[in-house]
Amino acid sequence: MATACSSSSPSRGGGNGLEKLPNSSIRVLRTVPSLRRWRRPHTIDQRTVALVPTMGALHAGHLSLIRAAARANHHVVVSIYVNPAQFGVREDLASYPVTWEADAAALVKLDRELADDGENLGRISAVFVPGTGEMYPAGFPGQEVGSKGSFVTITPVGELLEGRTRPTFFRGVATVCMKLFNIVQPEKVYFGQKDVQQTVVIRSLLRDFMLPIELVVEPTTRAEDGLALSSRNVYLGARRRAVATVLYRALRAAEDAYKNGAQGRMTMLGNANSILRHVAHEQKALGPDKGVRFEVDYISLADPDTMQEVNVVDPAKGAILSGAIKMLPVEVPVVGEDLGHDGGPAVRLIDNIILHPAE
Ligand SMILES: Nc1ncnc2c1ncn2[C@@H]1O[C@H](COP(=O)(O)OP(=O)(O)OP(=O)(O)O)[C@@H](O)[C@H]1O
Ligand SMILES: CC(C)(CO)[C@@H](O)C(=O)[O-]
Ligand code: BAL
Repeated sequence: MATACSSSSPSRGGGNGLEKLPNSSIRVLRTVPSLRRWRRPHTIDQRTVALVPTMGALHAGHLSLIRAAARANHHVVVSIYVNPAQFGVREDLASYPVTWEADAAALVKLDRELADDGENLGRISAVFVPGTGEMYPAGFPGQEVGSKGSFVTITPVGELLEGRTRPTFFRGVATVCMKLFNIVQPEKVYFGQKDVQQTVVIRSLLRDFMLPIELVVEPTTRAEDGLALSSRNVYLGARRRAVATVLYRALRAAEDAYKNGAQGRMTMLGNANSILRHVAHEQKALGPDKGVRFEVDYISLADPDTMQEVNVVDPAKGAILSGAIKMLPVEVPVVGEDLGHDGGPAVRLIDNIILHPAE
């Protein structure tokens, strides 16, 4: 698992498709033609191919998606591409953690485990690491809301919640995923529950553009204290990391209300908001050299198919509790304090819990 950040990136090989990760049979494919050449025989042999799209900085959450993909498919392709189109102009594209060496080592280690475990249908066959010239052959269209180019937009779901704060985010995600799906032509794609709205966007994309691909959503992998693993957690530093579970605790309080029979938004979200308020108050009382500040972006109770807000949970459908908070930079660092990757900028954390339909 990647823990450190470095600015290293996959070295540019010849792109002939013959390169492999050291001491493994995992091919490193950097171009669309090399991926297509690798893919062709598997169609003829009727071997299934799964795709796990990532932006690298791999952690145990990513590895759980790859494990699930290897269990049920002959070949797993992992893509690693930090897609600029899904970052807003003021977002963290420049500092996004890039940990190619650690990612490569994690893939090789996992592939060995998969080989030793007789329960798997397949293994990691290839890692696709395209550059932006490869992914945007007409030239990168830009990160601005008004950028012109060939985009896939999925609305209204892509405009809600995450999309409200990050107006180009789901356009970037849907566009790059459409490209990846067309390049790899997987039978199945694996995504994490952690980015729940992203899974709703991808489900719509597959349905609305008639792509013959099955979406598999794997549960959120969490640290022992409940924090959802996320590549961006490296920005937190120790002080903010200790408080970062507040979002999950708030969502759990709302879930507890549901489990105890509540179905209304006011009760559930009221419980979540009172945890957030209480922790914010506690942190403020600690003072600027010990406390942590965060802003609540949203706490939502939404329909699982559309992500539209609901007032009452339909017991036949269930609902999604989700939220986003922005952990603000440490106000007064103490001497020698570990502030996190890139000096500990503001970090947006998201999380969610599924409220399953009543049985
Ligand atoms: N904790 C997790 N558990 C399960 N899946 C996860 C987890 N974190 C990320 N994923 C999934 O891995 C895939 C690739 O995600 P990505 O590379 O953006 O990692 P990330 O940790 O979500 O990064 P970021 O911090 O930028 O949001 C997505 O489908 C995402 O939902
Ligand atoms: C799906 C994805 C790889 C597209 O860039 C990204 O949004 C992510 O990592 O969740
Ligand atoms: N995991 C979603 C990628 C992003 O936030 O940009």
